[in-house]
Amino acid sequence: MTAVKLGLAQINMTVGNLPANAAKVADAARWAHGQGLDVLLTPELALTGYPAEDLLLRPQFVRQQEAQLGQLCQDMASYTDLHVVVGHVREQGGLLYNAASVLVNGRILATYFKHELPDYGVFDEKRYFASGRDPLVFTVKGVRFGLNICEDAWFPDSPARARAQGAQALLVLNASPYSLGKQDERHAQIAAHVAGMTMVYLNKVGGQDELVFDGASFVLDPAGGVAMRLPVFEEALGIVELDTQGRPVSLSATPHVWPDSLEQIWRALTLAVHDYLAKGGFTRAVLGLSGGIDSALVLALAVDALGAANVRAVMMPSRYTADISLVDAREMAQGLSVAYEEINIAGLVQAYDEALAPQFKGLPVDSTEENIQARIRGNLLMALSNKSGALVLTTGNKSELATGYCTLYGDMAGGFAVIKDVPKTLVYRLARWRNQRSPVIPQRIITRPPSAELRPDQTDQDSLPAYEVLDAIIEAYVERNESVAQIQAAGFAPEVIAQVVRLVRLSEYKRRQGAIGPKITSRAFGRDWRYPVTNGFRE
Ligand SMILES: Nc1ncnc2c1ncn2[C@@H]1O[C@H](COP(=O)(O)OP(=O)(O)OC[C@H]2O[C@@H]([n+]3cccc(C(=O)O)c3)[C@H](O)[C@@H]2O)[C@@H](O)[C@H]1O
Ligand SMILES: Nc1ncnc2c1ncn2[C@@H]1O[C@H](COP(=O)(O)OP(=O)(O)OP(=O)(O)O)[C@@H](O)[C@H]1O
Ligand SMILES: NC(=O)CC[C@H](N)C(=O)O
Repeated sequence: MTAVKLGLAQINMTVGNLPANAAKVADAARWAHGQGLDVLLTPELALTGYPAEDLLLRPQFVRQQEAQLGQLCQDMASYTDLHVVVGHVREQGGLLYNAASVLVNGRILATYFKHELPDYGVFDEKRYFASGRDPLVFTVKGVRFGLNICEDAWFPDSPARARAQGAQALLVLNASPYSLGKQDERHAQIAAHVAGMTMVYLNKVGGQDELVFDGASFVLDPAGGVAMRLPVFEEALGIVELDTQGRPVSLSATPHVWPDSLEQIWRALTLAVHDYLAKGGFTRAVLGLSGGIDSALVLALAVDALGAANVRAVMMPSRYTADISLVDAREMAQGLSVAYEEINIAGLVQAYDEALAPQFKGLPVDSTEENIQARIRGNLLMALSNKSGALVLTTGNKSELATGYCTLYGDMAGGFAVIKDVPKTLVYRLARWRNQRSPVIPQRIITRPPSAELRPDQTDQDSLPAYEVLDAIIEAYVERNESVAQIQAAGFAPEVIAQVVRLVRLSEYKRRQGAIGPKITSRAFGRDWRYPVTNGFRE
């Protein structure tokens, strides 16, 4: 017999936009009221958005947020007996807490302060928050609900304290960002801690700068079985009905099947691009389309994220551009129906050469001239951006950023680095996966050897190890923090490991100046990788 009807609002908040976030919570509450629900969950820090970073250090931000919470409470007062759990910050005794309150009938029934504050990887919560100490258990229609916030459930203590206070169902509000394999990790980390209680895990969804939240909210029954899972990478509402013991008896959705890993990444990247532009006030994007695989993949992602009408591709041939690059770029742009234009840069390159001829007299041609080409293209794209308001998407992949195989103020110029956490081998796998759904990337772009086309007959492998080898070493060194000896023991040649490790170290300064982009692996360059630029350490 149903005792309590509980709603899950897997919604997409905007960091800092307090009125918009409050309106989203109020909309979900209106839905919950209409459905006759008793309890509604919203994500961790729903009101501020997550992570609000140093906005949290501004007293005015905290004050406005508190006022918004009071207003929200009033706005929902007419939804009689609906308990809305809202994540917000609370200043108390000179300390700031990552909090969640139960709002009902126009007042705050109780407030919980998060116990465990993550301070690793991309998280910085100890910079802002103090830890709460007390459990919170509240009763609705005879069912006892415990409350936890995200990291709390990754440790045994907070769920155990809720259980000790008689909780039959544990409600966990989350802002848990996506990375490959993260859903399994969440389950593995949390399931044992919540055993014996029903657990309702409600996660936020949406892109926020370098992070993308997948939602994927789920319900575990007291035996640890997955009773329900909401869709991934989209907003969703769900209902679970609990019996008098807090056990799930009826669900609005059967467990949602995970998309495979390539589809997950595709959806993560498109959501990240969409939200970065939409939340920043942009509708259109522009990129340099070279006839190579990286810009082809970024174009396909941009079209899926923004729609063909909002994407502009610019081919900028030089004397080193192969005919097939032009043919393939045209074919791809035409197939996708995006605006496409060609700007020949040969004259601009020549003008640079002539201007610098006195200074460069007697010196050999080297990467200087290669970089000038990349910088001319970057300059032209930024001009198009300035004039049209379209954001420049950069096309560098993780393998290139790891090794510095990219030009500062050249192909690195732009606003959002869509595939900066996608290693080159994964670039190919994603391209093939996307073409299986519908062919958008001409086959030759996938099969031809990668080249920067900055000098005659150049290929990437003139300067870099084979991408299979490079990516495996980068994954071991960057994602798993393995030592050179460990990587060698896995069978890689010492001189190749040394070359890669050296390039990673030497290119730190470039990554610091590069555009941000979405994290999809267990460790991305960005918030997650804080290496010194000036660095004397040698292994
Ligand atoms: N520690 C440090 N801190 C701050 N700045 C530092 C620095 N070390 C050098 N620099 C500066 O950086 C400059 C060197 O960097 P930068 O000008 O970018 O140029 P650089 O790294 O020398 O050359 C770019 C490389 O990327 C390759 N590339 C370019 C474009 C596209 C692709 C592709 O396939 O996608 C590949 C190209 O073939 C070349 O091998 C130095 O001249 C110096 O001004
Ligand atoms: N001829 C070109 N026309 C337009 N953009 C270009 C051109 N060449 C390079 N670019 C831009 O600079 C980026 C770096 O490209 P480059 O060809 O040097 O190496 P890449 O990493 O192999 O990229 P891609 O696989 O897209 O060619 C490209 O992805 C593209 O955005
Ligand atoms: N917001 C949080 O507390 C996130 C930390 C948590 N371990 C996660 O990634 O899911």
